[in-house]
Amino acid sequence: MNQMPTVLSCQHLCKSFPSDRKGETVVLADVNLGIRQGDFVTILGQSGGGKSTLLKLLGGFISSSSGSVLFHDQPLKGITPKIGMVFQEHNLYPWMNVEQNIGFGFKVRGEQLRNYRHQVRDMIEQMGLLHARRLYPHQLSGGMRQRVAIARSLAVKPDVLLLDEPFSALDIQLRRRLQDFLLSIWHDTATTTLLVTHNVEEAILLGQRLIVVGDRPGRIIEEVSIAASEFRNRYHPIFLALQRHLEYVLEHNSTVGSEHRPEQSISILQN
Ligand SMILES: Nc1ncnc2c1ncn2[C@@H]1O[C@H](COP(=O)(O)OP(=O)(O)OP(=O)(O)O)[C@@H](O)[C@H]1O
Repeated sequence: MNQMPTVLSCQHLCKSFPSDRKGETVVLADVNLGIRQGDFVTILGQSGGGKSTLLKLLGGFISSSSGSVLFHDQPLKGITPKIGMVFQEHNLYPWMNVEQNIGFGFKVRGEQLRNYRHQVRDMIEQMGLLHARRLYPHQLSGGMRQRVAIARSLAVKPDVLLLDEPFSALDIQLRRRLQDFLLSIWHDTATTTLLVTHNVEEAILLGQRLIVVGDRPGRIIEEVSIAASEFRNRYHPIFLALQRHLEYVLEHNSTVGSEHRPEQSISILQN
């Protein structure tokens, strides 16, 4: 159990958007969540369920209809370089090469080029992009672009890294390589990380805590601790049991009635 301080949290968070007939669509209703320092939390939900909206609220990109977001126990008033965000689409600057895009993260911190040049190089090396450092975004593959986007966010040394389905546009092999890559970065930097995905396997493989957001309206319907090593092996019976359980929860938008609770599998395995 992580006893570190809570870095980012939300209380009774609600978000509505105007709908067609002068009404409102409630996208998120009463979401309560606390992310502790060093956590890797995955948020799993159906497409359109409000995951991106939740991430944008936690990153200060949009404001809530009611409820609060606290960053280091203070109300979050907007975006800050201390919270990095990687979007579904890479969002790199097309007129900057790899080096310049990553360097931009340092620039945001107000550092002089001569101070951060070697740090940019270290980061590029860590990302396995040394050979591509002078290339522009349109000259990179999808996986390389996402690695640059992650590097640019990490360069700022954020307290929290938010990732919105960063690998959803990639094929399965590349997705798996980048999942491993993200885990190794997390092990090396201990950056508090929150990743949203609609992919059950990805949510189990990456997180230490997995939170399921139900839809209509978006709210937390299940939370599972998945720190055990069994959850890093996609062929392990406990992994597969949890996968079935979560598929049930997503499909029924409820945890009630699921016969595949992972705790049952774990106790079966231990007996
Ligand atoms: N700015 C907006 N104005 C109106 N409705 C919005 C806005 N942003 C999001 N929505 C609506 O909120 C709902 C949730 O959207 P959101 O993008 O948060 O879902 P999601 O779970 O991230 O989906 P996906 O996995 O497909 O990206 C959708 O019905 C969407 O149409």
